[in-house]
Amino acid sequence: MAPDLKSFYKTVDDLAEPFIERLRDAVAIPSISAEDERRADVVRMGMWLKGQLDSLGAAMEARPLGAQPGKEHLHLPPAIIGRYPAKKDESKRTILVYGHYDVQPASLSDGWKTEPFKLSVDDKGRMYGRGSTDDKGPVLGWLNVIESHQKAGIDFPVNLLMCFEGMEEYGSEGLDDFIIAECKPGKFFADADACCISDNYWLGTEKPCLTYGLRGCNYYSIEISGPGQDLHSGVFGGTAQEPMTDLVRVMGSLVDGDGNILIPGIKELVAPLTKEEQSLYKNIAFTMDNLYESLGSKTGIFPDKESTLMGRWRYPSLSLHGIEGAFSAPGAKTVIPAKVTGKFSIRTVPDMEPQEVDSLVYSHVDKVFKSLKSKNTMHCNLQHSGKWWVASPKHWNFTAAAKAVESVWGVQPDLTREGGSIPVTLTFEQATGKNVLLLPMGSSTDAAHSVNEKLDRKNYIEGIKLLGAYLHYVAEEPMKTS
Ligand SMILES: C[C@H](N)C(=O)N[C@@H](Cc1c[nH]cn1)C(=O)O
Ligand SMILES: [Zn+2]
Ligand SMILES: [Zn+2]
Repeated sequence: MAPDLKSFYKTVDDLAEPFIERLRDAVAIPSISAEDERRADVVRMGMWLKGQLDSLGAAMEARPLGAQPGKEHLHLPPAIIGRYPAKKDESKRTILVYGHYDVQPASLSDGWKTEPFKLSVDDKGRMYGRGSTDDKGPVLGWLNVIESHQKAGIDFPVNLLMCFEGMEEYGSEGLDDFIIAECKPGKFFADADACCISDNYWLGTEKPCLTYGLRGCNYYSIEISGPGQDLHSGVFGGTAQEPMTDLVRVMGSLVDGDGNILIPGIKELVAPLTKEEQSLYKNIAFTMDNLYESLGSKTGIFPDKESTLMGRWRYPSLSLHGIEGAFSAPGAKTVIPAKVTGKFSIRTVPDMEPQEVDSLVYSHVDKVFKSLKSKNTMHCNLQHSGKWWVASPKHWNFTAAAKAVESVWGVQPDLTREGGSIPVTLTFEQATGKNVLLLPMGSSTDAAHSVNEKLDRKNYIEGIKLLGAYLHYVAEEPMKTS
């Protein structure tokens, strides 16, 4: 192993406690992008991140992204962008890294065992807290890499460009146009040679992976209203048409219990499975027990690994997320809600065009609602949309990352796709014209978006080494390859 890497790894181990404290400080800021009343916290989180990077000597900027579309009274949180070292070294490669500093909603009443915005480390080194794995741990990974180089007195191997956003969990509103503008000649991201995103997870708990594909996400709402206000079900039940009754019937028409999407035409948009692709699934280190461990149950749809991986990566899915306005508290309130809004999303895959999916959704929902012959009113809207992405892993960016995995974890990584979505991945690829790599830090049991989200101490500390080693191997890859 190169002496620089050896001393970098040792310094990361020596700084493990301060790095965990840095994560504790980040988790303590409830930067929930989906809750309007938390917008000030999202901005505070962005500015905290900028402050940390300022004090590490990076050249940072907080760029405003304007008003939030559809909620013009709210400002989008800033894009925190920067460069390290502050002055570009023309002899080195330039790597653009992206992450997000917003998180999903969380509250103790959802069933968390510990306070979601207080990092709680148990005796097995599991660090619980909202955003620990998605995506505050990986974002702080880059800061910790910088600090470890400084403390170890090692030359930083590349020019690092950074782009951290605060609306990823809400569809990355406002960021696409910003990235496209900043990738133009002479602008901030113009000189990137490749991109790296650490914002997804291993397939299991033991084997690291490099990821070259993501599903897209079209997120919809169906609003049904009728009565002028909520009603007493004893007085009005049986005499008023109820919005909730209509909504559950419309939502029930979207998908069946085995995950089959019931909207006509959706299946036909999916690229057929080729023999070559089919053969890839066999060799992936994944077992049904991995699935059951991360599900916390044995309620998977498929009996085998191949169908399960295909169901996650290469076929679309439709999930029902919730109903705004419905009675959901404990107890037995006898109310008829006057207006309810159902939320669902479709994870999209090659070759599904988001607009084609929209048309099929709208015409299906309209048809089903009309068939109810209800006097209520229905509106179906797209909340946000991000396209799927599949790239080639045959690139020096992936080769460098594979060497880093071998150096840190002592194994060759699996090449995987991911069922989740990171809407700006495709934007980075198209706007820079360069390769994008997904280099995950956390594992399959981290419960991102769920209750008791965590990041294992080992994944965090070794993950910092992984991100740093990746930059070192990037610097070693021959310059002549694209
Ligand atoms: C994979 C990434 N860490 C993530 O969680 N992405 C979100 C992004 C999102 C939110 N709405 C639509 N996309 C996800 O996959 O849900
Ligand atoms: Zn994320
Ligand atoms: Zn997320």
